[in-house]
Amino acid sequence: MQAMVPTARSESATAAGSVKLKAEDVRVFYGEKEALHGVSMDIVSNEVIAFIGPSGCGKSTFLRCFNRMNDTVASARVTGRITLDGRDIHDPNLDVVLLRAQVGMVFQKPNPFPKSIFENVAYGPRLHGLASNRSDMEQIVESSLRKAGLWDEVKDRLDAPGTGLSGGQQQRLCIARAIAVSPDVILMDEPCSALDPIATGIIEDLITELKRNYTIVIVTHNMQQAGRVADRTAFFHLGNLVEIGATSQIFMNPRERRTEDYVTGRYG
Ligand SMILES: Nc1ncnc2c1ncn2[C@@H]1O[C@H](COP(=O)(O)OP(=O)(O)OP(=O)(O)O)[C@@H](O)[C@H]1O
Repeated sequence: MQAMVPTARSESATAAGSVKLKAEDVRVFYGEKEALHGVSMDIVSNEVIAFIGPSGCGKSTFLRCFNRMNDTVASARVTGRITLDGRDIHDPNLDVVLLRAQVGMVFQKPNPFPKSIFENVAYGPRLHGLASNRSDMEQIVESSLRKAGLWDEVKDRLDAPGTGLSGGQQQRLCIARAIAVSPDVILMDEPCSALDPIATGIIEDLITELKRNYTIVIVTHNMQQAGRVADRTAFFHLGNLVEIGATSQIFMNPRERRTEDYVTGRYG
């Protein structure tokens, strides 16, 4: 059980929840260039938090810190401290494959494997040895697809290729794939930007449903989307975290001039 810690600079209703992720003075460098300038924040269990800000402000760079995806970028270097349930994710004894199961990720463009729908979902549980037999695996696949709101649409064609689904269905398949390894946190990097409004609405409803069981961090360019799905919103500008607070406060009563200019469409 985590300590009850108030969230920095936030007066949101979620401020007293237990801290799931904690970032302290996180900086990211690409080569010599510092892209993220010392960001600190707490992310609370079972909240949906949105990162917004103009292109290039560092939203995705910061998101990728939470499951060490920046390790895969040769020029990137991360400093500062990030903890998940109090544990330093840069601890050399930590297994990064397990970290990425616990902190799953959904990308901008749906990226199912070139395999069947079933195999897309079964891949992670198999890698992590989560199913001891075929029937266990079938249960994991079904329950993950149900949680991702896709089961009814695909239950009769589990052997069909995942890449044959519509874009919105593919994105839900990717969410099912993340869910299948029992994550605590799901990171979403503009998950709807390649989708039409109907598919976007389905994913947004799903995000609201999923927060009962997961902590969700979403990068979005779409301020209406942040307004619809996020309990809290963090506004970034030029590699700085400018302001974080309840989504309604950020949009209706921002404290910082730069936030106000952005949410009122004066730049971005
Ligand atoms: N792999 C990389 N190599 C070098 N610089 C990078 C790399 N990825 C991002 N950057 C730079 O880091 C800064 C932050 O980029 P990032 O993609 O995190 O911003 P963002 O707010 O997510 O932008 P967008 O909304 O356009 O996706 C930008 O100046 C970008 O050019």
